[in-house]
Amino acid sequence: MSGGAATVNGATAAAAASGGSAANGAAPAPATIFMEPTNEVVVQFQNISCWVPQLDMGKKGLPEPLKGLVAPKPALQAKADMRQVLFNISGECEPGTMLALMGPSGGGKTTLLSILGGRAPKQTRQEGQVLFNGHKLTKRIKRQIGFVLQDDLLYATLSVHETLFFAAMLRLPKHKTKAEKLERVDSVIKALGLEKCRDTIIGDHLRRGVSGGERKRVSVGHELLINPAILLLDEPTSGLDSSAARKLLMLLRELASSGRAIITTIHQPSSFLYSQLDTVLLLSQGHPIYYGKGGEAAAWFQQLGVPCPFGVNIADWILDLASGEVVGKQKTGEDMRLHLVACSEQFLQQEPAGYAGGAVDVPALTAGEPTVAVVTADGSAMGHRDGAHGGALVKRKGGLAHVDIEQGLSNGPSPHGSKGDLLDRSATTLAAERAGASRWGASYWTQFYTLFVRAVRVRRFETLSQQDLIQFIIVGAICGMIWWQVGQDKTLYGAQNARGLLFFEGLFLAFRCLFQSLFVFPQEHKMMLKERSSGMYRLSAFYLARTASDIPSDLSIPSLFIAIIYLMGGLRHGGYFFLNWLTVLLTTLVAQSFGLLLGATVMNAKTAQTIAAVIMLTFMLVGGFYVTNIPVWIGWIKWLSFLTYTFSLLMKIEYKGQSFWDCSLGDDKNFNPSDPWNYVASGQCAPVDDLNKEFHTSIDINSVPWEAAVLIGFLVAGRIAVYIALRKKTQR
Ligand SMILES: Nc1ncnc2c1ncn2[C@@H]1O[C@H](COP(=O)(O)OP(=O)(O)OP(=O)(O)O)[C@@H](O)[C@H]1O
Repeated sequence: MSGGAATVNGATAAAAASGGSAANGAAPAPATIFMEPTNEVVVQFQNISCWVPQLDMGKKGLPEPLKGLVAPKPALQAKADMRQVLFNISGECEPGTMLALMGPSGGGKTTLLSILGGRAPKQTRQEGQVLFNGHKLTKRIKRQIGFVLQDDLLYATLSVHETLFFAAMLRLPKHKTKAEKLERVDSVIKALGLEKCRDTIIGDHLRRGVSGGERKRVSVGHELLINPAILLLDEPTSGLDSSAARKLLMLLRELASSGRAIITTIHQPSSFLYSQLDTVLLLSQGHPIYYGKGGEAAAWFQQLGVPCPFGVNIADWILDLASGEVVGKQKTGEDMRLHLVACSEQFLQQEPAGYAGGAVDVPALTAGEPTVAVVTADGSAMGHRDGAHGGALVKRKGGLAHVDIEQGLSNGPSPHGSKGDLLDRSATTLAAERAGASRWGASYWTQFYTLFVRAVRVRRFETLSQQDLIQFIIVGAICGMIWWQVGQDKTLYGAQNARGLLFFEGLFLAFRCLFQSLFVFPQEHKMMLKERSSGMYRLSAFYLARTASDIPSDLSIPSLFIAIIYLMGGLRHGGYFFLNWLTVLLTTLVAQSFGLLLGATVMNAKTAQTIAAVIMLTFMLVGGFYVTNIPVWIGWIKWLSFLTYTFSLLMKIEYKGQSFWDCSLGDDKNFNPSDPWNYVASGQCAPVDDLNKEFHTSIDINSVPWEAAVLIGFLVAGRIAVYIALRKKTQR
């Protein structure tokens, strides 16, 4: 089936996409990617049913005032308790054709599309099978599927070229050189007519970028880079004006004509858009009510007694029928809708091979007066059969192209060969691919490097770093003034004061880092899911690149803060500064691991913040500065607090081997550390024998600094835990 695109060649489609006009006589740009050979894949789906979770408010036993506070969450439910949203849907899409999933909002189009693309959400349950040239979906086949989501998930701060370039670097095979990948990006930009906005950022509500139509074309281009055999699109025309929608459909039409199987959901197509569709699967509340050529829908519904009124767009009419908005003389719209569902279900029951079967007696409506459909309690309906008109329509001549998956092609020949041929040919291709192709496009190093550069570029407009810098300088200066040269005061009083500075130094940076890192993965979650579903990169490469890209700012600004308070606070001179610096930076990395872990575990920044506040306040209290005698039964918590080890280590660095004087009996303000014995002799001061005792702490300041090993252990374990959490959250 070549579809309605016969009049549109690659050049005109490119011109249409670019807004140019072959019709105007301008020389169209050569759109090579449209003509590219691709694997030809027959997509078949049979008896697809799907159940989604009901919302379990999970708050039955709560006191009344608390009920509103508990967010509803999908419960883990048995299938019987779930809501069925798709009912035995079958169909197929051959290479070179475009199948449109139509239906009113909530009809199940997106759900069906995501099942076809192997991207159904984890919490849903499905039955039935989806086959690609007779094979079940594998990761390698999945890499040949381009999936364009309804919401274009693109980085707002990257330009069109950068977006496609990074995708090309990750998705194209490693044997291709960078120059070849760049060439590919350029040809996609050209073919999609994106030259004008090549260097414009994608944009978002804060920063203006490309137009909606251009944005959608970038999303399509993102998938075209890999020359997909199958292209799935969810509402590609939503939010576009009629001209942009028309250009996009022409583009898809052309992509199909070079052998791709294109399946798209579409909400309310104009009559022109509708005419571009080869096959239409119309869903009504998860039930198929029409499956066949777009052009034959009018005849089908006419036979069922609901002809499309003169002058009404057939697409609007069938949507009204599917929504239950067409009312009969004595029947409600819902009765009418149920009748159409019943006709379709009964028909498929009699002829499981679909509408391509022979004469089938369809329960029909008499003209102008719908027959009542008998609806059973579970929503399935059996049409009342008067048989007056039924047989005629369904003596198909191959128009309604449902085919039997087991028996091969039964309808008109495809320009790309018979379906039997395709199944054989493509089975061989896919087998060869299985043997030869790598699961990943780029090598590990390329993945890491590309993701690293991308992560840096994505945040290039962030002013946060500047604000951070100012904040750290101001807080550092305030601390410096409050604790001015406290480290040089060798009295017990000075040592006590410096302890406060040491604790605050670790605490402030740990708090900052932890709270900042909570947002990293929740913000990236959707993008990760999308990109991982396309097999763009290894999770570990993403994880390492994303965290590594933060390191320069995570370490440089805190280093400045440490330097300010160290110098102003007059802490111990010499190489001790570096030990202090290393300890605090290690602490910030540990805190960051905690933050990343929390964020990755709950994938909700708000919830993560609440949990983090409780954890950090607890860690702070038991960290060794505020409370030294914690009741035994709760004392173990201090060993979980990384601040305990940081504080202990900082104290060792600052105090180990230093002499201090207890001048509490005399005038310690005038104590001169360079001549302490003078004060001792005058009875105003006494040497401190055991600083540990004075601090009332269990920390032995003179012992080896084993805490460093614990902090490193926390860091390593934390990073591994983050990876595991991420893996769990991005699994499908
Ligand atoms: N993960 C889910 N959890 C709960 N309900 C779901 C889930 N996924 C889909 N549903 C429900 O399934 C039904 C079909 O949803 P779907 O998104 O497939 O409809 P649609 O036809 O694509 O609608 P629209 O045109 O508005 O995008 C809806 O009632 C929706 O609420």
